[in-house]
Amino acid sequence: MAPSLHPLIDNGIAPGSSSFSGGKLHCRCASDQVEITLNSNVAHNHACGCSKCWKPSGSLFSIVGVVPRDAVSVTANASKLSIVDKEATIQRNACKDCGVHLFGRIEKDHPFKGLDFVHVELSDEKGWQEPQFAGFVSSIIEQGSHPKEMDEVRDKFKAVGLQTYDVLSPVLMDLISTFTAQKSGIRFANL
Ligand SMILES: N[C@@H](CCC(=O)N[C@@H](CS)C(=O)NCC(=O)O)C(=O)O
Ligand SMILES: [Zn+2]
Ligand SMILES: [Zn+2]
Repeated sequence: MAPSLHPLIDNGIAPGSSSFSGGKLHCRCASDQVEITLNSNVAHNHACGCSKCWKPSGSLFSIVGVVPRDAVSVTANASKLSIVDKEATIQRNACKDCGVHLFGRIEKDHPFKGLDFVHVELSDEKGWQEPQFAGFVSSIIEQGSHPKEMDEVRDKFKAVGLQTYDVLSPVLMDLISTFTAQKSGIRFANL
């Protein structure tokens, strides 16, 4: 059987709702779940093949999107949260008991500072923005996918309408480079 990319991708993508304005995420503990309340839909939702983003077991990709950090609050069992890697750019707050990542936050100077990274599959609500692209695709090789499987993986994303990139989408790469240029003193008119 072909490996699962992700349950939200494998059988085609269900569109989100433009009027949807947020909901709750829960970890996967049987009781005393960590609860996160999001007062916003996600943006730039995408499949990520990197080794650091949380993914459900059996899936090759994570689905991760961003929300303004002001729209994120921990509304139950905050004491179960722990940062996976304090040195990483994205400080991923995981449940100590079930291992699910509830939100990832950037504290250092970075183009995406102010945005938290979240996994909408941890919500029961419907309407979250659907995945827009697949990033860090080649990174799945670092976790054991065979290089010869990569055409099949990229073809599957294309079949459900998603472009694949080996880092991020052009829009996000441009944002990162614009930030870097501005830090080095370049000024752009009419951004
Ligand atoms: N090939 C590496 C890529 C890791 C990576 O750069 N991940 C991206 C996408 S989530 C990132 O922005 N990481 C920042 C971080 O993890 O803090 C891996 O798979 O571990
Ligand atoms: Zn948990
Ligand atoms: Zn990632």
